[in-house]
Parts: sequence; C-alpha cells; structure tokens
Amino acid sequence: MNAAPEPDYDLIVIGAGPVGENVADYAARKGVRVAIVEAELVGGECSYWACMPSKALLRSAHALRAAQRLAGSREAVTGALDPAAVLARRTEFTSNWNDDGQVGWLDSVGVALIRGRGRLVGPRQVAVGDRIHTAKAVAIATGSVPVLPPIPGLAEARAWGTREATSADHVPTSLAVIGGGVAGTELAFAFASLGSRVTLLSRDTLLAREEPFVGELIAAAATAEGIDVRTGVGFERIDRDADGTVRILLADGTAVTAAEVLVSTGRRPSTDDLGLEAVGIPAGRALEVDETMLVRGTDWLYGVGDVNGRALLTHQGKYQARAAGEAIAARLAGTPVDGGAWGLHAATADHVAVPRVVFTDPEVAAVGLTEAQARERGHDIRTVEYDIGWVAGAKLHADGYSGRAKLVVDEERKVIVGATFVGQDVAELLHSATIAIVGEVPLERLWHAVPSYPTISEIWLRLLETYGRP
Ligand SMILES: Cc1cc2nc3c(=O)[nH]c(=O)nc-3n(C[C@H](O)[C@H](O)[C@H](O)COP(=O)(O)OP(=O)(O)OC[C@H]3O[C@@H](n4cnc5c(N)ncnc54)[C@H](O)[C@@H]3O)c2cc1C
Ligand SMILES: NC(=O)c1ccc[n+]([C@@H]2O[C@H](COP(=O)([O-])OP(=O)(O)OC[C@H]3O[C@@H](n4cnc5c(N)ncnc54)[C@H](O)[C@@H]3O)[C@@H](O)[C@H]2O)c1
Repeated sequence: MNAAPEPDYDLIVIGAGPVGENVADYAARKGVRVAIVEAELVGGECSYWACMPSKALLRSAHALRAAQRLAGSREAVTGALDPAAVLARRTEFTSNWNDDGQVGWLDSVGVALIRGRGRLVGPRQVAVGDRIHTAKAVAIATGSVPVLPPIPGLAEARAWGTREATSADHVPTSLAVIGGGVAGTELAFAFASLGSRVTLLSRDTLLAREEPFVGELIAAAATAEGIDVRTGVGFERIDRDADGTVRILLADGTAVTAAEVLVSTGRRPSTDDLGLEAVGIPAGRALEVDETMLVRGTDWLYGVGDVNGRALLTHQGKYQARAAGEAIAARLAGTPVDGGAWGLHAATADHVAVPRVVFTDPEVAAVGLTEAQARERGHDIRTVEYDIGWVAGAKLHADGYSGRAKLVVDEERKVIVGATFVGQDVAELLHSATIAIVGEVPLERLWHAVPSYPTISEIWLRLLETYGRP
C-alpha cells in the first residue's frame, strides 16, 4: 500500500496582511512549516493603504494644532502645514509601496512566500496560478473589501476609495466625502488640514456606533476645522462633469460639487473567488469561526482578521492571529488546545473589549460596550460622565482643553464594561480602560489605582468620584 504523500507544508496562510503575517509567525515559532500566499504586497491593506498612511496624513496637523493651543509655543509656530512634506512622510511610512522590508522579515522568521492569488481547490489544497500546494491546515486572512453604496452614476464618476485617498499624490482643492464612519471622518480631517475644502456627507450621525456625544463633539470639531459637515443626507446621483468636477445631487434637492469624491461607506469580508464552495462553505459573507478561529464545520480551515467580520481592526485581527497561530500548532502537534473563555487559544476579548481609536482631533478612544449596546445585552448598568477639560492635567496639556469621558458600569458585578473618551491625545489613555475591562477589576479596587497628578489620567478619579465611594 502506498502511504499518502507528505503535504508540501504544515500550514498555508492565504493573505499576508498584518493578520496573515501573525498567524504565520506564531505558528512558525512553534515549529510549524508555513507558507504564505500574497496577491499584492506583503503587509496588506493596513501597511500601504489604510492604518499607516492615514495616520501619517493626520499626525503632522495634530502636532501643529497642539503647539498652537498653548500660549508660548503658539508664538513659535507661525508657519502653515507643509502638505508636500506631509505627503512625503506618508510615502515613507508605506516604503513607497514596496514590500522588500516585509518580505525580508518573512524570510527571517522562516515563512515561505508564494506570490499570487490563492484559491481553495479542495480540502487542504490551495491553487496559486497553475500550481496546487498542499498543507495539513489552511488559514484564510484575506481581509476585507470596500462596500459601494447604490448611488446612480457612482460607477462612472471615478470616485476615490480609501486606497486612492491614502495614496494621493496631491491635495485636491476640494473633496466631498461620502460616509461619516471611521475612515470618512478621519480622512475628512486629514484633507482639510492639508488645505482641501472638505464636505463630509453622512447618512447617519458621525461615528454612529459610538456613544451619541462622540458624533456631536466630532461634528463640532470638524466644523471648527472648516469642514462642511452634513448629516442625515440622502444621495440621488453622482456625475463627473466634462471639466472633471464631481457633482453630487442630494435627496433634499441641493448639490455639492468638488474636485474629488471619496467613498468610505464600510467594508465587507473578502471571501469572493476563494474557492470556498469547493470545500462546502458559503462565499460572499464572513467566515463563521469558533473562538480559536477554526471555520465551523471543518477541522483544518481557519478564518482570521477582517475576513471573519468579528472586528475590522488591525490590533484585534493580530490578537486573533496569535491565538489561531498557536492553536494550529497545538492541533498539529496533538497537544491540548485551550479554547475556553480567556484561554490561551481563544479570542475572547472580541466579545467584550475591542479598543477603538479614531485619530481625529479631538481623538475618540473607546473600548467595550456603549450604553446602548450594554442595555441591548440586558446588563443592569449605570453610567457616569465627566468633562475632561475640568481635570488639572488636561488644563495643563492644552489651553481651553475640552473633552468628555463616560464609563458604563455593570451594576450586578460592579465592573466596567465600557469606556469612551473624547479629547486631545486621549488615545494613550485607552489601554487603562481595556485592562480594567479585561481584568474585570472591581470598582472598589479601582479606587486603589491612583492616577499621577497632574495627568489627564486623573479623569479616572473624577469618574469614580462621580460614581460614588462604595
Ligand atoms: C482607511 C483605513 C484606515 C484604517 N485605519 C486603521 C487603524 O488606524 N487602526 C486599525 O486597527 N485598523 C485600521 N483599519 C482597518 C485595518 O486596515 C484592517 O482591519 C486590517 O488591515 C485587517 O488586516 P487583515 O490582515 O485581516 O487584512 P488586510 O490588511 O486587508 O490584508 C489582506 C491581504 O490578503 C491579500 N489577499 C486577499 N485575497 C487574496 C488571495 N485570494 N490570495 C492571496 N492574497 C490575498 C491582500 O492582497 C492583502 O494583502 C483601517 C482601514 C481603512 C480602510
Ligand atoms: N482608526 C481606525 O481604527 C480605523 C480607521 C479607518 C477605518 N477603520 C476600519 O475600517 C472599516 C471601514 O471603515 P469605514 O469608515 O468605511 O466603515 P464604517 O462602518 O465605520 O462607516 C461606514 C459609514 O458609511 C455609511 N454608509 C453605509 N452604507 C451607506 C449607504 N448605502 N449610503 C450612504 N452611507 C452609507 C454609514 O452610515 C457609516 O457612516 C471600519 O470597520 C473600521 O473598523 C478603522
């Protein structure tokens, strides 16, 4: 009898974005023989067209505004932002859209790279071009793709998506942004600071999934930044005139014109054209996975990162990847898998503590449940809010500092289940709240976590005082 041929690899990862890279790395560290398949650039959307370039486009204006908000340093910064220098710094962060550095890293961690588009052609079989590669396990980390709204004329209007915006080689004189979610709001701030006349058109309130005060404060700040914010907008059609001007006709009969239009109306898991049908899994929707990212109904296929739709964020996908990479290694080695709540191989935080930062100015930093989400889940909750501008550290941080914080407390367990901060430089505060939620630190114990004076972290003390001593 012939023995079954040894597979080419132990694990094939399809998609070398931040998530695929981490699945590969964490599995390889445990001795798994890994290959990774990438159709475009190793590093994925995040490195070249999303997180890194968008944050680079925002950062210089933040620094400038921070200096302008303080008597003394304000007098020292008399010039304006240099858009060409900002674009050049952005390009540096993308390594000029070249992935040599990341390819070198893959090599250094012993992961083989297969260039091309990967497709399942059977269980444990991945075709790339004409060649079929075999493995004991396959992890899909193909990310997400933009969802385009059904607006007549959009397909012909040569609209920008987030890729075109984050890789722009010039600053348009005017920009209309459709979509007031995270991407649209951040990019509206970025291009306004670079000198575009920006109109932000949102069907819903801005950042509608967060606490209601978030959208209100960000809309006010955007307006102060010169952005024309319009919410509750309906779209009739979009046309690009012969002279290149984009004309957006709104449901209220008014029209907005701009040199470019950016469409940022959400993303969906990238599961088309992956050959999922060949292994009996429905395509066109998020991969349904268990807590170790194993695709339900299989014992060899994993879905990690944006593609499983659990949380479309790099850090959360990488967290899943650490769990999945090691779970794959454990299963292949026949050692125990700890996939129970908060187990080494489980992505439990996806359900209770996803940190979210919106890099607008002021920043939005939130983790866990909003009040509305906590009520929907049936928690008995109490909320407390406080104006961050009243905290001594904040007053020192910027003249006229304004911001708001809110905690959602589970009254039954007396632990925090959600926290939201809006204010200049609050992003770095967020991890304290993430730890409080993941650690299920009782409020009683939090009184002993003393924030330094005078830092913005004293907001914690003010929130506890507002809640009341136990
Ligand atoms: C404008 C913008 C800004 C963002 N900013 C942030 C931020 O600041 N912080 C944050 O946490 N998140 C941010 N995100 C979200 C973040 O980009 C994603 O959550 C993250 O990139 C998901 O990582 P991933 O590895 O799952 O997918 P991706 O980064 O999309 O990588 C998937 C990879 O798979 C490849 N691929 C797809 N199909 C195949 C195939 N069949 N064969 C081979 N390769 C394939 C793709 O080419 C790609 O390289 C932002 C998103 C956008 C759009
Ligand atoms: N700082 C960050 O972490 C960061 C930054 C940018 C993007 N992201 C991630 O990327 C993903 C995509 O970002 P996004 O802003 O495109 O998505 P999003 O889901 O945050 O926002 C989508 C927006 O589009 C609007 N919209 C949806 N369908 C519409 C329609 N048919 N007509 C008009 N408006 C419509 C929604 O009302 C919403 O305002 C997000 O899930 C986010 O997690 C993260």
